[in-house]
Amino acid sequence: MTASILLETFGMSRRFGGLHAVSDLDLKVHVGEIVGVIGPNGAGKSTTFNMLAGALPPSAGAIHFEGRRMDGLPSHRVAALGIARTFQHNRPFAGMSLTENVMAGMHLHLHKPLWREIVFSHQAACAEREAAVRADGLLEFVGLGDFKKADVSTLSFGQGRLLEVARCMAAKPKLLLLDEPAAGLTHDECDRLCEIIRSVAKQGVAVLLIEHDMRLVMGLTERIVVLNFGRKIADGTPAEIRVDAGVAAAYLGDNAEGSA
Ligand SMILES: Nc1ncnc2c1ncn2[C@@H]1O[C@H](COP(=O)(O)OP(=O)(O)OP(=O)(O)O)[C@@H](O)[C@H]1O
Repeated sequence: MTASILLETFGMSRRFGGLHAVSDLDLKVHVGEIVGVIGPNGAGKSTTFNMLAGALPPSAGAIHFEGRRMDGLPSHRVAALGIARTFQHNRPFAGMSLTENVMAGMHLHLHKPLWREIVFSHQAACAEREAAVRADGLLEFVGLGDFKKADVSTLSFGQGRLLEVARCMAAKPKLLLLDEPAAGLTHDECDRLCEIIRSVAKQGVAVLLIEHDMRLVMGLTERIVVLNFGRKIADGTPAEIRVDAGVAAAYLGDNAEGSA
């Protein structure tokens, strides 16, 4: 791997009372890399994401982004650094069109002090028009170009997932955190999502995804990190993870073929 390190954690840990949800996690994500995070239920995947997104401070350890320490920053500051996330459940802004939903994801880049908005209202109007054009471009990119002016409530669940990705991309992230992006998608929607993720990575955006669908994880990612009881038990290529005895043992009792 020649790409430079974008995100790195050092001994990142999170306790909830006496429970060690994540212990001593060293994680690396390189620029433009697609990395999967898998593990049985309760392994610490969501807690890991919450720490990386600034939603939860680590109890111990450090998180570096582009070589600078960022643990302890609130989520809006983490987002401003270039980390965007989707959630397990779609969270569209109701009563708004798809274009407006994607524009809402640009607020980090559009935000200016109020006095500037008033004094430079012409500039603000131009910026808003440009934002709408870019939002529509992102909707085309995820295959929702035909629904730009539709109300979000008319979307299917799968289309809503794609809208979430477009909204994240609106913030021009360097790292995209996707929490179970394929959950609830049809086979075709899943394939479309994989294409979009690959093309996001080709633009230099790193993607870290939690996913229970093994077919998707094995086919899409370049590297997989496996957690069990809050600890990293494996870190390797899909081919390496597939034959790792420790990983197979962790999944014993689960249906390792179909779901994690
Ligand atoms: N806010 C919290 N308070 C107390 N315990 C928590 C909290 N959040 C998570 N946990 C516990 O931490 C452990 C790790 O949970 P986490 O949700 O990170 O696992 P996960 O791998 O994402 O699981 P799943 O695949 O089921 O979503 C679990 O034992 C969980 O019950």
